[in-house]
Amino acid sequence: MNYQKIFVAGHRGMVGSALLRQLSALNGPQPEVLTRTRDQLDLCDQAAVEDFFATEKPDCVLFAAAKVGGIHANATYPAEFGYQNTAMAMNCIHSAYRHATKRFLFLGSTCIYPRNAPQPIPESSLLSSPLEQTNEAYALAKIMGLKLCQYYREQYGVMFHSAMPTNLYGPGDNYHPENSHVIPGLIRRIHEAKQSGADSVSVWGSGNPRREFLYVDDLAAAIMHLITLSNPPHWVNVGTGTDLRIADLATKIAEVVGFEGEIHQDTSKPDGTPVKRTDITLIKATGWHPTVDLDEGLEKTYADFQNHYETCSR
Ligand SMILES: NC(=O)C1=CN([C@@H]2O[C@H](COP(=O)(O)OP(=O)(O)OC[C@H]3O[C@@H](n4cnc5c(N)ncnc54)[C@H](OP(=O)(O)O)[C@@H]3O)[C@@H](O)[C@H]2O)C=CC1
Ligand SMILES: C[C@H]1O[C@H](OP(=O)(O)OP(=O)(O)OC[C@H]2O[C@@H](n3cnc4c(=O)[nH]c(N)nc43)[C@H](O)[C@@H]2O)[C@@H](O)[C@@H](O)C1=O
Repeated sequence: MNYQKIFVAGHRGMVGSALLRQLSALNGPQPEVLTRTRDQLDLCDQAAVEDFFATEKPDCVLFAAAKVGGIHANATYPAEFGYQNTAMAMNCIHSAYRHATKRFLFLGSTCIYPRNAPQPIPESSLLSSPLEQTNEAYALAKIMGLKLCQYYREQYGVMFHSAMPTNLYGPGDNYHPENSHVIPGLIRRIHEAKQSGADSVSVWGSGNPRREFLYVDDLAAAIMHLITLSNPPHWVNVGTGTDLRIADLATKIAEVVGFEGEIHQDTSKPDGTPVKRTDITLIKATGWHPTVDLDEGLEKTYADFQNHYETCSR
């Protein structure tokens, strides 16, 4: 590892804590790992961020802080998703540039791609047609972040670049009943249905949308790999390249949880993007590939959920 001082922004989140696991398992000289909670350093506060970078001068930033949520949260709070994600990205990228950070890895999301992007989605489809409405604010903030990294790299020669993960899941996820993503949302709802002896459980939407899911430790390994590349792509998809219907995901989760009741679709809830499967040709060509399949990942995730049931919603 060529870095002396790595700032993991968002270290208490699902991705940030997976990055800490990767960093603590490194062989050889250990870099100093800087962390700050939101209470210690609000990344939306430009002056505080500038002061932090001026004082600490991290040579590498892994940017896993964001306002994050599933389809309901994104559609309900677009002002917060747009403002906070834009502010955090702008403040950190600019201060990193000002204080000579050598490497900045920005995390976006595959929701940056158009709603009707070609499948599997190539990186080149960015900005080729309109976005999905349910997460437009978040997607626009993420697009500005990845583009700003590109602009600083092209104009000033700094090594700022981005990764676009598909939908993630794993230990440390947010299991809030409404604001979470589909895997933690369904794990919780189906677990509680089993516990209460309910004979049915609801799944949002028509069940027809297709999604791709990456286990968070695979993403963390991809990030550690990307920051070793001397000429990484400006942005690169990180996923598995395989997807499934939400209705089939719900059946899988019910099997993992051991719920034998009926599963019905609540069509009053939105479907969002009909399909978003990533083309992972580019990242595979650099030498990374996913290692945890969905069945194994769901088993591990459900075990983690059961261990943290009291404290797993934010
Ligand atoms: N989860 C997913 O399915 C996907 C996530 N991503 C991206 O991956 C990254 C990490 O996501 P994930 O780990 O799931 O998110 P989490 O919600 O688990 O974690 C987000 C982290 O960001 C921190 N944070 C939020 N706002 C601020 C702020 N104003 N100042 C300082 N810190 C802040 C939180 O800090 P604190 O703990 O102190 O509150 C938290 O640790 C994000 O960029 C997200 O967009 C991309 C694709 C899919
Ligand atoms: C990662 C990505 O995540 C968000 O986009 P999304 O892919 O639509 O995320 P989602 O996980 O919330 O939903 C996936 C699908 O699943 C269905 N669904 C069924 N039942 C539940 C349920 O119980 N909870 C949720 N959340 N969805 C459910 C839901 O109706 C939808 O059809 C972005 O806003 C943005 O944050 C982003 O980048």
